[in-house]
Amino acid sequence: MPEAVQPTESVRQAEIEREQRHVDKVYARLDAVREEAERTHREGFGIAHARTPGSLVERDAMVHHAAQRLRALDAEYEGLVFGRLDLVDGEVRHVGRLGMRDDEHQPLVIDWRAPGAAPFYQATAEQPLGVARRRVIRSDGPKVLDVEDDLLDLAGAEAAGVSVTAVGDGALIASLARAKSTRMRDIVATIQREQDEAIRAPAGGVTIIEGGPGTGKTAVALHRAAHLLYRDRRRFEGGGVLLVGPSAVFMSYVERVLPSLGEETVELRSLGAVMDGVRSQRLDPPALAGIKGALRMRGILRRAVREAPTDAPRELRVVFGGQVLRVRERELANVRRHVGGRVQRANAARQEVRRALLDAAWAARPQGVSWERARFNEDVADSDAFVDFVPRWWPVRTPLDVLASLADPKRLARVGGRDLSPAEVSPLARSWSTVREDPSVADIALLDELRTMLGEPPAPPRKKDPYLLIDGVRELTSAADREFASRERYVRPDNYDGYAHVLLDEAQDVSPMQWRMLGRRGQYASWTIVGDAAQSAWPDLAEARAARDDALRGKRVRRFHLGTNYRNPAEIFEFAAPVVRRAVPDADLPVAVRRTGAVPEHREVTDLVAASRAAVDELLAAVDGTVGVISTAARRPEVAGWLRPDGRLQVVDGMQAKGMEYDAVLVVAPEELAAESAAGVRVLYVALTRATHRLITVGANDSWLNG
Ligand SMILES: Nc1ncnc2c1ncn2[C@@H]1O[C@H](COP(=O)(O)OP(=O)(O)OP(=O)(O)O)[C@@H](O)[C@H]1O
Repeated sequence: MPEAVQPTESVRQAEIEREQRHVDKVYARLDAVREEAERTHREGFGIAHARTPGSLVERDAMVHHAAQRLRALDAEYEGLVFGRLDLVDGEVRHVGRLGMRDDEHQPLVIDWRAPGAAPFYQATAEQPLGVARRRVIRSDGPKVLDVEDDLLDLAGAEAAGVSVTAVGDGALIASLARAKSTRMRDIVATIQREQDEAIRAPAGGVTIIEGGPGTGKTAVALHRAAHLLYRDRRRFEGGGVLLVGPSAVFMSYVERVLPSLGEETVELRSLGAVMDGVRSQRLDPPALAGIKGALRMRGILRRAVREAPTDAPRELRVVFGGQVLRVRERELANVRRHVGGRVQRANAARQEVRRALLDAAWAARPQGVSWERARFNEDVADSDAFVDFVPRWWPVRTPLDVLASLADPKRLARVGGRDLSPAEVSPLARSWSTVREDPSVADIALLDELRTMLGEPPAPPRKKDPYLLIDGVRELTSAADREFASRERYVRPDNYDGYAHVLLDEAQDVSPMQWRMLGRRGQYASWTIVGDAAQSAWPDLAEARAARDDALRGKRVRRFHLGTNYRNPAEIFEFAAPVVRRAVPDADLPVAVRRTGAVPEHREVTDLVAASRAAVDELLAAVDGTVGVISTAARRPEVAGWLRPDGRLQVVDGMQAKGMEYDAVLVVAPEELAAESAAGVRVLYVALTRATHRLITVGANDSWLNG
C-alpha cells in the first residue's frame, strides 16, 4: 500500500466532523422519507372508508408496501453510512446499507450492493480501480465515532486533491480487534475482495464457496442472499429464496447483522425444519445418524411403504349371487405386491387397488357359475363389506405412520433385508418407537422421502379467513391484522418446490438423504453452497458428494475459495490446525490474520469437574463476551450440571457448536470428542476453532494433540 502520512489528532477530528456533516444530511433525509412512508401507511387505512372491493385491495397493497418500507428503513438505521470512496477523478461516493438521494435526486449514499459500490470492496493498492482513498466510517446510530482510511493510489489522490493523510491503521484489523460482544459482528463495512467476488457472483447455476474455519463463509452466504434480492428482487422474491443452515447461527446474524433479509423475503430453515408439518432440533448419536442419512435408506423405505399396515385385515370376504367369496392372506399379499409395483404414490392408488381386489374376488368365484363380470364389479364394489375393507386394507398413510411402523424390529429386519446388518436393526427400531412425538433431525429427511413415495394425503380444511365480515364487507380488527392479512399473499404452499434460489450453509454435514430432500425443493433453482470438508461430521464423504451432484442435476458449477481466517487469532489456529491435518492431510487450512499473544493451553487433569469450573471462571474473567463450553453429546448434560450456563456461558456439544462463535472456549475432554465417531477428529477441529480470543482444553490426556 502507498506510504501515507500519519495524521495528528486534530486531523482525525476534522475528518470525523466532515463525515458527521454528511451523515447528518443522510439522517435528515431518512427522517423525511420515513415520514412519507408513515403518511402512506395512514392513508392506506383511510381508503377503507370507501368500502368497495377495489379499494380494499388497493388499501392492502398500500399498507403492505408502506409497512415494508418502514421496516426496511428502521432495520437499517444503525450505521446507515459506513463507507466513502474518493475516486481519482474527484468523485466522492458514500456507501451505506441503503441507497438514498436528496430532494434534487443527487445520490447521498449508494447501496452497498449497487455496482457503483463494488470498488469499495474490490479495489486494492495493486488494482485501485480508480479509487484514491477508501474510508470506513464507524458510527453509533447517527453519531460518527471514527474513520479508518486505506490510501490505494497516492499519485491519483494527489492529482484529485484528496488529502494524503490517511487516518487509522486499516479498517479490517481495527474491526477484528474490537470484536467483543455477544453478537455476531457486522462485516458489511469490511468485506474483503475474495469474499466480495463470491457475494457478487452471477446468480445462475451453482456457486460453491469453500474455505476453512472462520473465513466468513456464513457471513458471505447471507450477504450473497441480500445481494441477489437487491439485484433481482422480483425474481427472487417471487420464486423465493430458501436459506438452510444451523438456525441459531443464522438467526443471530440475520437479526443483528442483516435485518434487511426479513423473514418475508427469505425463508430461513434448519435441516430439521425443511419439511412442513414436522420439525426437530434433536440430533441422533453419530452412528445412528450415519445409518439414517445413507442412501440405502431409500430401498428400506420403499419396501416399508409396500408392506401391509400393522392392523390391515387378513381376508376379504364378499357375497355375490348367494355365494361367499374369500380372498385369503396369500392372494392379498400378491395383490399388494402387484399394485405396489405399478403405482408411484401409494396414497393415490385407491382406484388401482379396488380394481385389483375385484380381480382377486372374481378369481375366487366357484367353478361353473356364469356371472356377468360388469354386474359383479358394480355390485361387489358397492357392497358394505368391500367399501369397508378397502380403506382398512390400503389406508391413506402419513410418512409418520410408515416410519413408526418400523419400530417393530421384526418388520424392520424384513424390509431392511440386506441393507441393514442385524446389529443395526435394534437401535434403529428403538429410535423410531418415539418418532411420532420426537423425531430426530435425520428422521425429517426420511419423512420427506416417504412423503414423495406416499403422495400428499387429502388436503386439510382451508385456513380460516383472517378477515371478519362487518356489514357485509370483509374487514379486519386491528392494524396488526391488516398487515398480517396483506402479508398472506406471500405464503407458499406446503413443501413448495419452486424456489428461485437455494442457499446452503455448513453443506459438509448434509447427508445423502438430506441432499435428496433439498434437491426436491431446488429443482428449478440456482444454488449457493457453502462448506468446508475438513469440518464434516459425515463419515462417507464420497456418497454425500455423489448425492449432492444428483441433487444439482448437472447445473453449471462456479467455485470460490476463501483463504483468510478472521475469527481465530493465529495462536488458536496454530493449535487447532495440526489436529485436523493428521486426520485430513489435505485439509483446507486458512491463514489467521490476527495475533493476540494469548496462547491456548491444554491442561491434563484427573478431576475434570474442578478443572472445568476453574477454567470457566478464568475465561469469564478474561473476556467481556460469551464463553462456550464444548464436550461430546453424551457428556453435555453432565457438564451443564457442573457449571451454571446463562446468557454469557453456553454449554454445547460438538455438533451444536457448528458455525458458532464465542469470545472464549473451553473444550472439555477433547480426547472423547476425537473418539466419539468416525469423524470425531473433524468435530474436535470444529470445537477448537470457535474462539475469537481465548481457548483452554481440559482432559485426561493429550493423545488427540500429539496423534
Ligand atoms: N471481512 C470481514 N470483516 C470483519 N469480520 C469478518 C469478515 N469476514 C468474516 N468476519 C468475521 O469472522 C467470523 C467468522 O465468520 P463466519 O462465521 O462467517 O465464518 P465461517 O467460514 O462460516 O466459519 P466456520 O466454517 O468456522 O463456521 C465472524 O465473526 C465474522 O463476522
